[in-house]
Amino acid sequence: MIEFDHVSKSFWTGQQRKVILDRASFRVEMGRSVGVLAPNGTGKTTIINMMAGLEKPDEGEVHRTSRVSFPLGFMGGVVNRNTATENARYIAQLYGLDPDYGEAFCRWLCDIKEYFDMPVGTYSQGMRARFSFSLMLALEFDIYLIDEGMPSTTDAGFNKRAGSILKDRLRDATVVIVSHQPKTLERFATSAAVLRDGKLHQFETLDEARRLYEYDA
Ligand SMILES: Nc1ncnc2c1ncn2[C@@H]1O[C@H](COP(=O)(O)OP(=O)(O)OP(=O)(O)O)[C@@H](O)[C@H]1O
Repeated sequence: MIEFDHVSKSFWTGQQRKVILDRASFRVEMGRSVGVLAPNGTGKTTIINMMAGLEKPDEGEVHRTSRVSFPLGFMGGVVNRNTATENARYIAQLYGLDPDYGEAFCRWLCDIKEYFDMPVGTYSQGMRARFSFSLMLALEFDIYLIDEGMPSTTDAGFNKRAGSILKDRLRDATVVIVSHQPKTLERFATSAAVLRDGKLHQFETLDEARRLYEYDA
């Protein structure tokens, strides 16, 4: 479970205070995947980063009682001058996973051929996206955090493989996915929330959330 207990978060831009959350309380229950709808630039990444523990609230508390992933696409733990092989093995070890398995899984899933043994700094954006998604799926989490849907890869084969592994994983795990588009949430979310005026309004269904979101828009 992830629980936001009266969480406030804002940024000072030098001219104004940009409020993301204002004493917001919100809960992600195990087995109930949530889609969060919010327009661009209003705080989707900040909220996902707070769920992951990468950013701290100004006030209030974020409680985690499950294994929560890093956000999909997060490359913070990846060293650019090292190869995907070295990165995959190192990160697998950090998470207590067999490095042979971690390497083999990522090599198979991202399918970037000889580039897997070249420094990550030489990768295209799509290759980086595929590698970071593979890393996330190699590790076992209770809750997976996804910012704006699937990675922006043009590789249809990868999207299909990764999408079906994630779907399979969700039989036991939960996903939190944030997007500005209701369509992006359809595949994975069973409930939804809308970020509005610094609060996260929770709904039983995506349709209910969509009504509030589209009314605002
Ligand atoms: N460290 C920071 N300092 C100042 N402002 C910040 C900081 N981090 C984020 N912001 C601002 O807070 C707002 C929300 O940022 P965030 O990246 O969470 O939004 P988002 O909804 O994910 O955006 P996008 O849809 O464009 O990816 C933006 O206006 C952003 O410029």
